[in-house]
Amino acid sequence: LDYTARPGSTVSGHELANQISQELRLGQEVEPSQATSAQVYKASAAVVRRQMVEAWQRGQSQMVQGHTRAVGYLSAEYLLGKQLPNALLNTGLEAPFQQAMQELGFEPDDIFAAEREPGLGNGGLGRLAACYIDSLSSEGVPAFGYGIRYQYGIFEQAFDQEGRQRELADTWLEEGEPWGFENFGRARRVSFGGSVVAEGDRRTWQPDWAVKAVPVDYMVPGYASGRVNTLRLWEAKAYQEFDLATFNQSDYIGAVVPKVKAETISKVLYPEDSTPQGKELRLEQQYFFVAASLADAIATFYPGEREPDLTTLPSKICFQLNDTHPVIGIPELMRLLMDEHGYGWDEAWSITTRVFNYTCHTLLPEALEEWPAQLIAHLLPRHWEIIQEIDRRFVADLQARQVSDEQIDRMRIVTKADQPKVRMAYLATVGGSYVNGVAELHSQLLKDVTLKDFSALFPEKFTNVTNGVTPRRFVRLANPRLSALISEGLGSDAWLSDLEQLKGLEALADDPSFVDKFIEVKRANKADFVAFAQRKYGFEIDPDTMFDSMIKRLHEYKRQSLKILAVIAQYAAVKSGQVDPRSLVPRTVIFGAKAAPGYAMAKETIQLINNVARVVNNDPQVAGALSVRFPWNYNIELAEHLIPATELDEQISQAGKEASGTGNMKFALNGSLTVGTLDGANVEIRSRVGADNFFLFGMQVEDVDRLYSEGYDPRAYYEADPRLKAAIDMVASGSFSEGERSTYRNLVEDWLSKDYFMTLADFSAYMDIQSEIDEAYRDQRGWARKAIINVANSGFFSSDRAVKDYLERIWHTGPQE
Ligand SMILES: CCc1ccc([C@H](C)CC(=O)N[C@@H]2O[C@H](CO)[C@@H](O)[C@H](O)[C@H]2O)cc1
Repeated sequence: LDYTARPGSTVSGHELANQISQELRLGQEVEPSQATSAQVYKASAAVVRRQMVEAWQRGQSQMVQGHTRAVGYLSAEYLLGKQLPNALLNTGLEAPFQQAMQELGFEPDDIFAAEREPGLGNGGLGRLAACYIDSLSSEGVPAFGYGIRYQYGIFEQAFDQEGRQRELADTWLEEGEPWGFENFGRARRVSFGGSVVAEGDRRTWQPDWAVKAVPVDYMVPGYASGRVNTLRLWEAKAYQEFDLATFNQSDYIGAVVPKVKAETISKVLYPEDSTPQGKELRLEQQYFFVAASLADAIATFYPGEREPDLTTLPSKICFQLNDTHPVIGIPELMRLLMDEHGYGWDEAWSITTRVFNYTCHTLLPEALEEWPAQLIAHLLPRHWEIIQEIDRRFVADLQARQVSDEQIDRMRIVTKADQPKVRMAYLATVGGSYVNGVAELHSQLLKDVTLKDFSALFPEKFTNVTNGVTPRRFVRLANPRLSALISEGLGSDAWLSDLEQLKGLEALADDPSFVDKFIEVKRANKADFVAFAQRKYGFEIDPDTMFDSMIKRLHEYKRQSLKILAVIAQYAAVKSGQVDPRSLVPRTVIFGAKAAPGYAMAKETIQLINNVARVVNNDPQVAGALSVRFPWNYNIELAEHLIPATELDEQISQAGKEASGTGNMKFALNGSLTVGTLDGANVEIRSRVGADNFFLFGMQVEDVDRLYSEGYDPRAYYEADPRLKAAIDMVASGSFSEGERSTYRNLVEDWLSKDYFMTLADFSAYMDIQSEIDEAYRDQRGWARKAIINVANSGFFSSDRAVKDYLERIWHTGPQE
């Protein structure tokens, strides 16, 4: 990688100050001395962007002229986080920017604070996409990220008086944003509806409405690679913006209906991250960005060609389908190849299956999208025809392989039912080259359970690529103190592009002065978080407590309920006098979690956590020993502040439910110890950091399966463990709802009757491991040693490594030659 080509490496602080001043004067007509932080932020972003243009254009032309297969990452979500700090780091402009701000008399943190976080994603899947485009650029790979520029991202979460979640629109664009460039010249027409007519032996789609897809381009600078790729996010616009005739008939609303209708497609992100709502608008969103992206890619690699030879397409680009959300792309490419470029079925199919690959990010059956065939037929009649033909040929192939009718019915892409459904995960598996899970256990369960029939017949398609996270944002930027200590310990900062070099820290785990410095780093990070939490949430957090964090989307399989029941049990033990609060290891339990607006049980859990916090934090009997904090509106910024300060990370999902997790990786890399089950990537984290440096508890997948098959009676566990009984009785009795016994009735009833994710069955083991954790924490140097070993052995969880796995196993390409 050519490090010297860092776009910003030649600009001085003084030069940068001049450019920013110019931008303020000419771009925003304000004198630097009069400028607000928001104005300086915008000017800085514009200047940094300009620094990247040359490398960007070089990368674009190399990609088109070169012979290196590019990667197209198709994702309905990108959880990008704030852009300015990352752009400064990757372009080598951090120090010049600090100097420039000093020269202009501004506090860099005030400028960073002015940026609105682009929340164009829900959780793990969206953040992973953001980490992967950072690593693709950092590894010098020619790539496009394709997605949707939602006008409103993930909702802003607020808590009302009762501690209930309230959702507010995410107005991240209300003052515009400086990073996206509306590239009108590359707008695409995306059609919907209508019908299909036969013209000779050809099928022609005659849609009855269309929208304009306008690409908003974001530069994606690599870290010290000199490569700048494109994140192309599509926004929907009307062809006929304003109907003057209707307006003149004083039907003012009617005049803008076409505009509103069209723009609705990219208006807002669907806030679900597990259960698809199956809404038509969601399918419109999926087809909208995928159709625009495929047309754009063909135009990019065959510029101006009327009859492009698309048999070469697989050598030019391959597309990664980020879960089932972009899978409509498979029939769309078939349509483009056959109907618009005249290829026959077989040739079109051969091209299509060599272009697409599918990553599955879940194990929850309900999260696998199944679109009603009627809906697809209505919105995309030609695609419905093609899907039926794909399925017909697939079934014929299975019959030719002597597969039983019963198994064929299980494998059909289109279900045999009076209301047939299109199983998008099956379409992705049949219509692409590779299928991968996101952690070894997940990929194994995909082969053994979720896609069992397919892996039996097409074993060569199935592989694994364990998730990763970018060390630039989640170590270097989030935790500069630890980064400096690591570079000191390793003698260089090369680890930032080669994270497995962290292994070199293992020896320092027994070096008392290094351990001292490590403890000091964590202590200072905790102090920072205390100040941040006071400033942003008004929380008074005691830094001399163990910071015990659980930050992730609220979902029953992630078992935030297990954590809060353990807190309540601890509290009950003190209230009943069984436990002397002074004997406890002082703890601050910190939650961060948004619930999908329609997910009632998740929202009731949020209300319970907030009210347990209210009661516990105001009870002098446990003051200093136990407190619960639930900062609202958990987002990337909160994660970046809390992860470096955390000492214990909660990864307590029911075994076999969390596909991978990526928060677990971020915490381990920042020197937290993990308490967790053998689920998702926890398995690989534990095997790399060592069993002594990981707090394992709970049932494993096979135990869970056995309990399901034997019949699970949660009440038996309630009866068997008095700690659990006390905790649930406290909830049921109204202790956290001012005596109102009905407030958490749904939760309590579910725990004692269903408890599908077996929170009660794992409760005792969880309580026991928490006592072990308390003991371990009393030995601060021992704890720090374990934490250092976690950091040293977590280099594998870099998204650079994950991207290299995809390059080797699935994309079969590499850095731009
Ligand atoms: C259609 C509704 C919907 C929306 C999003 C999703 C995502 C697949 C949910 C998600 O974010 N999954 C998470 O993906 C991470 C990245 O691979 C994993 O680390 C998490 O374990 C997984 O829950 C499913 C269903």
